Amino acid sequence: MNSPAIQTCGLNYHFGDQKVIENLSLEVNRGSIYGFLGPNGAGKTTTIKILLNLLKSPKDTVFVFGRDMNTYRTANLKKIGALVEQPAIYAHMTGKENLLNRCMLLGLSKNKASEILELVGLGAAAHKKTGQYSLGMKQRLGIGLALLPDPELLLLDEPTNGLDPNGIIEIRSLMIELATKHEKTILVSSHLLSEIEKTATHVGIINKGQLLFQGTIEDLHLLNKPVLTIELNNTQAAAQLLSREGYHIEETKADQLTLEYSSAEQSSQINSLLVQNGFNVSSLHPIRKALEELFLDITKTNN
Ligand SMILES: Nc1ncnc2c1ncn2[C@@H]1O[C@H](COP(=O)(O)OP(=O)(O)OP(=O)(O)O)[C@@H](O)[C@H]1O
Repeated sequence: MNSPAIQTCGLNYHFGDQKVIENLSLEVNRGSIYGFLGPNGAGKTTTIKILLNLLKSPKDTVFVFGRDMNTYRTANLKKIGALVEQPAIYAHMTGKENLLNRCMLLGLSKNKASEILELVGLGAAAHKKTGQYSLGMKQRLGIGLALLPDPELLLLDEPTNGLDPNGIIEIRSLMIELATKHEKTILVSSHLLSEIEKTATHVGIINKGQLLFQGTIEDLHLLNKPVLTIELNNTQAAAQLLSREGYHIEETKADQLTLEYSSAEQSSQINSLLVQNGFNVSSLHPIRKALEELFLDITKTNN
């Protein structure tokens, strides 16, 4: 049986009168790093809390490795490690003591603490009090705590929030190592595509609780079609002419037009058409939007 690590089927969730999750159907394949993206308040944390059964969902709407969360709650939760909001770390203890303490609570061998410290890159800081850890070190220790019982699935809610570029890179490489060498499936939320674009194999984009895109990073790149910007005079009249000729105008400014673009040949046809009709074309530039801009465009579609 190769059911997805996570599947939600038309999931809805309300806080009082406010509908925060609407008909959400996520599919997170085993072994993937799934970037769960959306602006602030989109519903990411709520979804993660539902996946952890911290918030209740109706029967047969949330499945973990093919098993319904309501029927198999305990078995499902054993397979999940999570870092949601601040990691629960004792500041007066060292990193190793924090892990040993958790090992004791979970009835795990003490050796596991040293193994995890190495895995999350905290071997050298094992005996330092965590009150003196940087934010990035605390996040890595939080991930380490989540990894102790060796879960198959990791849910990380904005683990790079507030980290400096180095801290972000460290979390990124840790996620890649966990997925590739340790066969973990990871769902990681973020409000910035750029933070997980290099790490994620798949992306789900939500806004206002609705899933607006789900697919591989390659699928997302395919959506990112280039556009042609043309600097010229009398843009309104030029836009009308090009529309009549079947071109799709995206934006008309006082001195610049932006339109869909498919080939260099097409750009010279457009240039000839404009020049033949008396427009003064000063430049034509094909440009591809940054992926982050595409993400913003997608989230605008249900605003
Ligand atoms: N306990 C709660 N009671 C009432 N409303 C809530 C509660 N928790 C979240 N919400 C609302 O639900 C919506 C989704 O919030 P959620 O925290 O899931 O978003 P998010 O995508 O994780 O955003 P952020 O990146 O800001 O954490 C928001 O409108 C939020 O105000």
